[in-house]
Amino acid sequence: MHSWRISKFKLGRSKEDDGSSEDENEKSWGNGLFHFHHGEKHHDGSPKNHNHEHEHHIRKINTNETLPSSLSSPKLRNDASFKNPSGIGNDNSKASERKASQSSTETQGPSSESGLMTVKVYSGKDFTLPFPITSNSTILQKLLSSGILTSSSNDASEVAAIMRQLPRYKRVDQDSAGEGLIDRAFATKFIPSSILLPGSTNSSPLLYFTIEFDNSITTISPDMGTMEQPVFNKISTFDVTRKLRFLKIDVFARIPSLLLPSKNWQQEIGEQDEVLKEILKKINTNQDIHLDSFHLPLNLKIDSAAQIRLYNHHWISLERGYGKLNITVDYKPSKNKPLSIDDFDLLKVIGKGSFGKVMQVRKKDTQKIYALKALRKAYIVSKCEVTHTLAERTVLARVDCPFIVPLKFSFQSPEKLYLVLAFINGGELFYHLQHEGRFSLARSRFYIAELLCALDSLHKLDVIYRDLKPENILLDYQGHIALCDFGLCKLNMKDNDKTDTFCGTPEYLAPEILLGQGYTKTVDWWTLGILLYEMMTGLPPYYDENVPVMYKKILQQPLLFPDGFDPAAKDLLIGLLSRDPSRRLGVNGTDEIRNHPFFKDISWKKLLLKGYIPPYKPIVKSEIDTANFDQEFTKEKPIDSVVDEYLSASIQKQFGGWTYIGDEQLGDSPSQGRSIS
Ligand SMILES: Nc1ncnc2c1ncn2[C@@H]1O[C@H](COP(=O)(O)OP(=O)(O)OP(=O)(O)O)[C@@H](O)[C@H]1O
Repeated sequence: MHSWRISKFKLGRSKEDDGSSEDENEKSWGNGLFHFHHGEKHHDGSPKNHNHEHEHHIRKINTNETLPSSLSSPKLRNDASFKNPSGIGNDNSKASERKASQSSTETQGPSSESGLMTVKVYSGKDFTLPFPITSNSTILQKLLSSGILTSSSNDASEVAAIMRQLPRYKRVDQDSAGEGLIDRAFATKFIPSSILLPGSTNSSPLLYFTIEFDNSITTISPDMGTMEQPVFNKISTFDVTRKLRFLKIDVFARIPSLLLPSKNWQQEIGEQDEVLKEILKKINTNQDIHLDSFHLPLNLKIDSAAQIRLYNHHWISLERGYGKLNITVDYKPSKNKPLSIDDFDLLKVIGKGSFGKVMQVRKKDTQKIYALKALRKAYIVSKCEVTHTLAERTVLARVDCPFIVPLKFSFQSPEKLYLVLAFINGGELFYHLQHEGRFSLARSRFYIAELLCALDSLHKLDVIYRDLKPENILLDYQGHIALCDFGLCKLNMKDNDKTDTFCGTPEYLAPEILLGQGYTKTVDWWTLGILLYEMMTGLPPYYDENVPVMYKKILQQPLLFPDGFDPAAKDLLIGLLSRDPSRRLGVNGTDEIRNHPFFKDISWKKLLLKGYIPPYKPIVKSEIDTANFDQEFTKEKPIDSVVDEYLSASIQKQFGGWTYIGDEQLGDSPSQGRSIS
């Protein structure tokens, strides 16, 4: 049985790192902020979010007590008032919260060139499957009768006509059960694109696709037609706050396993074709199969304020040739209209952090689903976290990497700050790792490669992430990485710049942080090594329940590997986990890591285009599905809680940095709104 580490602490920031030295911030300076949680699962197997109030004790300790030189254990303060210092959970839907949001002061997303992009999907053609299907007429007749080909239901004569044509498509060669096969090129000609399952009034698509823009997803399902020629007639609108260069389209099929040829045939073909074997395995376990994808280039560098048509009834041929889609894409630049909480329907509570809660929301105009992180200003100020909260917003707004959760908008009310992020619904890597104990080599490599790109994009912006760990890594609906929680980022760190704040999470702390020697970007490569080790073995290499002992191990214990450990992974880990940062792999740039033999089969260009199919697809039913979030949160009523806290003008001024663009700023000084550094 896998033994999971039982406790973790997150070390907060100290004053050296926080430039906010003004008035109120000064008072509580010098205290470290600790988070503590148990890595457990609910009895029903649902993810237990580590941020939940019951496990999440926030403790204040004297920073000096945590210094590694003493290697002393942090002291727990049993003060009930610390259990819920933010007042989160005191939700109270009163009219006054509306008032607060209505007086919302500003802002719009990260680009002044924001707009709306509308995608219309009409129909598809030439869709095929990568395998033949059974020609069993009883099965096929049943399927045809339940599908919707040309109208709201199929009439008997239509089905009979198709059944008569079937022998034309039958292949002479039979599978070993003596059943003829319908060739893959013909199979989709008569299978309905949607079928009505017995007892259901809604049709279930056998073929559907997703359109992804800036990590926002829309699922498009056909209304009628065959799998070969599905009819969609759907419109979806995306909020554009960054000029991304393409739309990503992925096509999935949901094939009932009874359509497959016999088990013998499947076994024979599986021995010859690994890819097909995987596909058949998925169908037999009721999973959707990823058929094909396409990157549709977008030219959003448009000066005109008028709506512009980027594609007009355009046929796109999918990359692997499994079909074509007919679409129209329009783009309409929009004014920097201020947003407020009233622009969103609050759907579900999905998480809680130290400064506020995270809710799943729907933007009323575009109907797009987002994650809204609400942070209480007074609490941020009392914890000296102004600079870091602003830094989180800045990093999120500036960074452009497919593996980092993108910020869509930020706005504020007099009492709160709000971040609107892409909603990532595959669950935390923490939960998946806990559930499975450890990951396979291939799966670990995939996640580490995507995280390497995420960290590299931060380093290119002179940002150190400092808090890599499974809890801060989300999986999207396909299983790609989305790094979140930028609250510990350090900005303006050129390659050789050093900082010395003692922060991070104990298991992941680099030796130079423990020794207080000052550190550079290379701390992120240390944490990447710890994470790879944890994914492959189930525990971080120097883990100990006793934190001071763990610190000692980080500084002194030899790096040990289980028998049979992959040699390339071992070599990479020895490089990343070099205690001397000047000799650590990556000190001369990310390419040093990219070029390591561990990644020899990876095309970094393809990876950056999300071009590899993730080794694991989380169970996500739709873009609003919250099954991968803790029910403790999702069953809560989603309301923007009332806060009656008066903040002085000088305090409000500190949040001027929240304003990225826009005419209105809270701060007196215009420069405050432009720069955090
Ligand atoms: N974009 C997102 N999509 C889906 N879920 C999210 C998103 N952002 C955050 N969450 C969920 O909300 C939780 C809390 O978010 P986050 O970690 O950003 O808050 P925090 O206040 O910074 O937390 P902490 O106190 O751990 O620093 C996350 O653990 C995650 O489960």
